[in-house]
Amino acid sequence: MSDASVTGARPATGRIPSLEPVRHRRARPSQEVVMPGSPDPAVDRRGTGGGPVIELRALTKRYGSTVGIEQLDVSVEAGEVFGLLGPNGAGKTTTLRCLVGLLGPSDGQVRVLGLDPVADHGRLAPSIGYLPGELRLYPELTGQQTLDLLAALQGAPVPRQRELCERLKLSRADLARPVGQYSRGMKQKLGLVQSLQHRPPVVVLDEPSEGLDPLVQETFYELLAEEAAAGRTVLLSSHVLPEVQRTCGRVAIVRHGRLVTVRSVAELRQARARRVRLLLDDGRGARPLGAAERWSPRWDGPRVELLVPPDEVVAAVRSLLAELPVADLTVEEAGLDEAFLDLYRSVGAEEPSTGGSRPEREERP
Ligand SMILES: Nc1ncnc2c1ncn2[C@@H]1O[C@H](COP(=O)(O)OP(=O)(O)OP(=O)(O)O)[C@@H](O)[C@H]1O
Repeated sequence: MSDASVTGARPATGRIPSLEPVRHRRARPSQEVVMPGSPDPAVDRRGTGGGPVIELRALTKRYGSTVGIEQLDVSVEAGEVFGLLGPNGAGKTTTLRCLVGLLGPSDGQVRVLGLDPVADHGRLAPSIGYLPGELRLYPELTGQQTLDLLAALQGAPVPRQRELCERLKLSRADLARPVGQYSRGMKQKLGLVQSLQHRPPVVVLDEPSEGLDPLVQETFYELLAEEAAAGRTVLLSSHVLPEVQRTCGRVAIVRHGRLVTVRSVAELRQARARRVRLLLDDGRGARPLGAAERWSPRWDGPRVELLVPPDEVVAAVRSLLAELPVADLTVEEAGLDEAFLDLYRSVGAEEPSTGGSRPEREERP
């Protein structure tokens, strides 16, 4: 949110509230403003059929000599929950900011519901819900005042405000308190409510489950599934792999600003490795395994564990049984986390979290 948009006497409609520190030149909203509650025919047409809801073509954003993202091609269809993954500094937040028109591309093209998020910012605002990674709320406003202010900026009615507050456990008493007194999780819940309260067809969420307790996380996952079932489109960034596995149909992995791969979670499930565990009975323990060394054996006394690709597992078990004094053997599918981690490792990236949340981000005054 630009300071002008909240401190001005009259909040302008047709703005995507950024709720975050202004670090970059803010995109200039177009002059065309959608009045509260009036559906935009162009937006509706793209939102209910036709082309991709989100389209990035050779999208490039540079900050001086620093690459934010480079030549990114991603296309997301209506009803998808799409995950953007990648190590710190990969370009996820930059991509999301370009999507909601807070940053203009240095090169390439962004289309959301067929519109340009910078040039058509005002027209798109009622159709986009955005939760930034770095929430900045105005401490003196109550939760309710914050939601109402953001609704005014979105320029759309908020038919889901009450329902979402109830489901995400923000009580009336909570909403009556100044947000300066909110815990981190409460602020995040408020951020989620504002991103969904106007039932936008496109929802862009930057690390949405940060700070949420497990019960509220469950509710959030249910909300995501409902969004997709209703044909709305969600693009989220996350470092929490179980969350991505649970909520996303497809994921894009980015590194150093470049797209590494786009995979469906189902495809990753199929491709996941088999974990082969052997117990040897000759008392010798660890030893070189010749060709089987390529499956990264992990020794623990007389036990060894290998991660074998699914199409090699039968041959692997045969040769291991032929060459080693095996007393016991089990084969099971490795977790999906490992499939994700393999993708990260294959591009030489640092590892993301396989559980909990990442270290707290800076929140600026
Ligand atoms: N305002 C800025 N000025 C200069 N460089 C920037 C700016 N914002 C981001 N960058 C750089 O752009 C690259 C991508 O940053 P971005 O915040 O998009 O990554 P990210 O994938 O969201 O990272 P994280 O997971 O740590 O949040 C990084 O090298 C970062 O340093």
